[in-house]
Amino acid sequence: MAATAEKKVQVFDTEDEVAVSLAKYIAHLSEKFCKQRGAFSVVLSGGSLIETLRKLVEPPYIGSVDWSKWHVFWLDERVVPKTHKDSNYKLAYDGLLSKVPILPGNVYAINDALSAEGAADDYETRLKRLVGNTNVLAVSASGFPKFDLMLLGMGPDGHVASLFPGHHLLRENKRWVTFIKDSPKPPPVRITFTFPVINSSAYIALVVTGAPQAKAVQRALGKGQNSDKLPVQMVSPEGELTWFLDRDAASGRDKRMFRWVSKCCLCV
Ligand SMILES: O=C1O[C@H](COP(=O)(O)O)[C@@H](O)[C@H](O)[C@H]1O
Repeated sequence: MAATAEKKVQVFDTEDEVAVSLAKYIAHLSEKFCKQRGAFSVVLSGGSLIETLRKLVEPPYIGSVDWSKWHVFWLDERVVPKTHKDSNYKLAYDGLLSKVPILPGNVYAINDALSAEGAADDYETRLKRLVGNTNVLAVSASGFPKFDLMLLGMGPDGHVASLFPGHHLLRENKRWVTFIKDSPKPPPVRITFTFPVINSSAYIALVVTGAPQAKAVQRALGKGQNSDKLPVQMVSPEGELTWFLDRDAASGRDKRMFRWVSKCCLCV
């Protein structure tokens, strides 16, 4: 694993190997924070990430992770009922939450009975109640919530959460949670963390697999200077950022930058 001041990049031959390594990484951080603070705050994305979490619900992790100490949040959510096929909560429930003994009171889904504005305000208010006066959420020096781990996916256009290229929400620097009604990716109405919250995280895993993402990965990790940054290029946490890529997602990269070591390709 190669590390620079701001990020580590791991490239694996297949998505399955990404899933194996990601589960080990998450289990390690869970043990670290549960020992340190008696709680582990994890923020989920939707999309393809949930499928890549599948190894967490298999041995050894299904039995070794202290799920009772997990507190689960969402980076973004579509403003639809929690039972709707487009719901990130439903995706996580079906793929993870229904398979592990996380306490229902420690799962912080949005209030799906509210409007986009109301749901964003409600989520932000609930987060503010958890910061400082509990061991669930720390607070960063800038006053934003400091989650232990955020698990980010990335779309082919370089969007993360529901923060899309060229959108004015990329510049939101006061609110913790905001809303969008014109998402270029359906469904149009969503709520999302803002970049000050994303970048206050102690750890961020950026999990990107598949060839459609290769151009955005190349732009994000390449040496080129672009005036208009993609949202994924704005992910720059105070803590540690680790990219988990498969070969297809990294396929746009300069081959000389890779040296295959066993099954894990490292940037050198
Ligand atoms: O719409 C969304 O897209 C992103 C990326 O999804 P992916 O399937 O391309 O990985 C996802 O991270 C976000 O949570 C979701 O709302």
